[in-house]
Amino acid sequence: MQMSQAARELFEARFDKSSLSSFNEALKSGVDLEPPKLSHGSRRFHRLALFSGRRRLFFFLSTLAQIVVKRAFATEPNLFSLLQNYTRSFPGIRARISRGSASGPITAAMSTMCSGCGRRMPHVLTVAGSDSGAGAGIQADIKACGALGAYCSSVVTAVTAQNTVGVQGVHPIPEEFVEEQLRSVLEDMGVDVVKTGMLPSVGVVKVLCQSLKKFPVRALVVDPVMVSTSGDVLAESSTLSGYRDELFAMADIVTPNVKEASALLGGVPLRTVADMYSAAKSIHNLGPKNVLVKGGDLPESSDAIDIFFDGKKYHELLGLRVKTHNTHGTGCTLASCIAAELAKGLPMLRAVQNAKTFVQNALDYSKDIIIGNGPQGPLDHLFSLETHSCNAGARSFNASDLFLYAVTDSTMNRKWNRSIVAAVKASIEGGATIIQLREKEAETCEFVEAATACIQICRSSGVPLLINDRIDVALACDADGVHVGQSDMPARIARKILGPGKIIGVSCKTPAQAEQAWADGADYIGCGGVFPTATKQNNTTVGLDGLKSVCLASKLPVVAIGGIGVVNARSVMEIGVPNLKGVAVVSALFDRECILTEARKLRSVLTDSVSEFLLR
Ligand SMILES: Cc1ncc(COP(=O)(O)OP(=O)(O)O)c(N)n1
Ligand SMILES: Cc1nc(C(=O)O)sc1CCOP(=O)(O)O
Repeated sequence: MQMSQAARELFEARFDKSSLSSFNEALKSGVDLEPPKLSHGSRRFHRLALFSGRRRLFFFLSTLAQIVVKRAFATEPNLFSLLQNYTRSFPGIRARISRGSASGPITAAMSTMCSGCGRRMPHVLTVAGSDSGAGAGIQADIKACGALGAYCSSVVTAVTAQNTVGVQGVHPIPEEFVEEQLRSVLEDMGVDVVKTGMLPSVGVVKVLCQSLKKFPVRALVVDPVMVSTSGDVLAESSTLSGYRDELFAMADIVTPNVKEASALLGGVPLRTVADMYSAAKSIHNLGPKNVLVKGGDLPESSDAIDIFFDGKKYHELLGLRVKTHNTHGTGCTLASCIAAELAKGLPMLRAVQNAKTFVQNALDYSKDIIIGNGPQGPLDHLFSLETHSCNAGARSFNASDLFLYAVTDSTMNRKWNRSIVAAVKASIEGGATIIQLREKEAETCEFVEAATACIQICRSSGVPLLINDRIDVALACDADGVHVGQSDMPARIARKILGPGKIIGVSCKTPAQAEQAWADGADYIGCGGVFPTATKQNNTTVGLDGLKSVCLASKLPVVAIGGIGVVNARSVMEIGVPNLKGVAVVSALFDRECILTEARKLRSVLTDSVSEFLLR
């Protein structure tokens, strides 16, 4: 192997912290390298072994490790980034092998085994154009990812002069400099998912494909941006061939709107939902694993219908159409949200559904904001900071806690001769994820006493405990929150009394009530009765359809309630709306001989139905 004198000096020296960074530098500048020497690292490793009393085993392992690492470096020049990408797939495993942060491959490899050494953030890299108006492009991507809890790095492919009126100018970044940015981020920063937006030329598409081959990531989300919402062209027509010939084959999902889908398919008109189905199939034939054809621009559609196709099954994803002019950047935002959810580890369909929910909520929240004088304003991606600013510093409510919601009933406990405390204990042991004390007949003093005892059990199991209706009891026992009905204390006032740190749930039977609950600062809604129930007198049944329409309208997570048990819980979860997070039950647990057994059965039905849904 040929090697420059400088490079030889670098790598024949000890293989320590500085040499590792220099090694990366040399890799970057394309120097042809010999496999690095591992003497320092291995000596240190042997010293460790002396203290362990298992010297021979360690000696053997370290020698073996040297051989393996030497070979690997000899055959794979991008080992650092590959190792980074590989280890990233496993939560809790962290490989600090970025430049200047490790003292050699053995210590680096050892540190990959060190769980809990630090906190990794899900990381999306957006490769897109800058929008000076910040409604779309890189700026939208960064805000959307941030709102969903992902770190977002950026490779700028073009700088646009743009506002709410349109695009006044485009300044493409030279391909070599796009490549340099890609290398800087991909080589060092532990990217999970790459999301693409404006790729102004076929040359940039090629550079991206080459970089992704060198530095593989977990997923690639391609938003095939061709024309801005204002109708301005953002990519050369030759970019289409770059997408079709190379990039799509590497993509985990491609997210065209109907105009882009039409352009990708040589101009076939897309006018109906049936056209979207066949476009999804044709685009899938171009190579991506999944396709989402977005129907927002379809003429005369009252709902926002998107078609998701995974190569086997189609899913019609419904959303309510929000009446607003502030739609600039929704495509970028949706694709970035999908990328963020994938980076967090969600499966594809779930990531798409969550992304749709986010965009719908952002559109709804931003429908009246005024930024700029043009026909298409931006979204406020960070709306959740504002809507929950009254909740700043609050105990963060985790919507997944709604999965198996056990609601107690004093009459049933009396019937089975059990204390509230015993009932709560058994339901938690069986897998309940949140408890509500619904003690309609209890005396206040008795209720506070029982609630105080239950709080201790719940805290020690990490299960939140809420009180039905009685804000005074919740305050007295420092419960985690309350659940209120439509005729109880309004959630807005409950929030004022309880402050930002408590969970508030509200019963809702209609989309309007769900909207009000959100505006009042609630954390979740309970929707029912899904089926007829004997537990609550004169309760109106909304059915699965009613539940679905409330879920679609709700910006809050939803738990279904009313007549739900082991036999029908699956049918509830299978309505397949992403913000339906679980079921709340009373008699299916508490009007049974063994609460623990029933809770286990129900939990397993829920787990099965959710995992089957996700696998579909
Ligand atoms: C999770 C959940 N959802 C709905 C209800 C019903 O509450 P409410 O309307 O206040 O009726 P009562 O429980 O007071 O009869 C609930 N308790 N929990
Ligand atoms: C408390 C309650 N609220 C309902 C609503 O529709 O809001 S239905 C209901 C009773 C649910 O009990 P079971 O699980 O035994 O059917």
